[in-house]
Amino acid sequence: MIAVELRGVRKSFGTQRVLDDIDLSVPAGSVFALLGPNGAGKTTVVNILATLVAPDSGTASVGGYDVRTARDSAKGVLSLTGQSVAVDEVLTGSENLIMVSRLWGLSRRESRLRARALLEQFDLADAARRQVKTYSGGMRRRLDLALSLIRRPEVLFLDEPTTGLDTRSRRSLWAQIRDLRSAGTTIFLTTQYLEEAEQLADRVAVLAGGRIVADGTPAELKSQVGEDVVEIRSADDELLGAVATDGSVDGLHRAITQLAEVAQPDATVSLRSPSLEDVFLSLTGPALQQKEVQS
Ligand SMILES: Nc1ncnc2c1ncn2[C@@H]1O[C@H](COP(=O)(O)OP(=O)(O)OP(=O)(O)O)[C@@H](O)[C@H]1O
Repeated sequence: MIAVELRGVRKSFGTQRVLDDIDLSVPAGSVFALLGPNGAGKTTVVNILATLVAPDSGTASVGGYDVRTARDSAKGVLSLTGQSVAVDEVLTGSENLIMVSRLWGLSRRESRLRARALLEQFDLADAARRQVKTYSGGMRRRLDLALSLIRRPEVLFLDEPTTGLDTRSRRSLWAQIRDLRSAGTTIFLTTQYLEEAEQLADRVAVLAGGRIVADGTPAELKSQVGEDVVEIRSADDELLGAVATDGSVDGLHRAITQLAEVAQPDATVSLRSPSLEDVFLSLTGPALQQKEVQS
């Protein structure tokens, strides 16, 4: 069964075309990651699917419901975690969860039980009675996710769920996402972190220039880049450049000749398997490659 589908979706803001003929489909029960550089249109895709923004043309559906012609049914099966969820800073974590549960029609008692269970699940029990304004970024993100799970959605949209989080909070959120998937929720996330996509996603699509420029499992995408990657690093381990190669002697020779242009006196060369990052850089253009070479 297909949980999320876009067919021929186009969207412009004024004269700026943001999405140009987007096709995507996500099987139920899987984790899908949409990758793209800043401003690629990832949030716009999520907003269209979450029924917040109408496409100019094409169709979009969630849980089999067309987001335009069956908007209420689509809204009934999805949840969106991100900036759009209003967390009341003055209320405690517990009060926020109870308030939203009441809004969804749960009884007072059910709301309290649901809030307690979610606070436990998201490692917020100790902070349950603190005002949200005292929460760290990671705690807010977890509360935000808990709020979007009050109803146990069929499809959960996570727009850059771990941006700005430290490694520990990020890993804890990844664990929660895996648990949700195991419980049967379809997860559609956007991310700028390739490791996140690699860790979580069954399928990945790369959005660039308003189009889907690659779509497949992380392994399929990596195999497009080549067998191996030769990289060159400075004495203090700064990446100076990387080139994909087929692993042949000739290929390696060519790669090293190319890398010699950015070599420094103490630089070292090594051979490694391709990462999703290599795929991303090879697809999203020279500006990013240049940035990577410099970073
Ligand atoms: N409501 C709007 N009105 C005008 N332009 C918009 C609107 N929403 C988005 N845009 C523009 O559309 C483009 C894509 O934005 P979007 O937020 O979808 O990208 P993104 O891939 O999510 O980027 P980021 O990773 O930076 O959040 C940007 O150039 C943005 O300025």
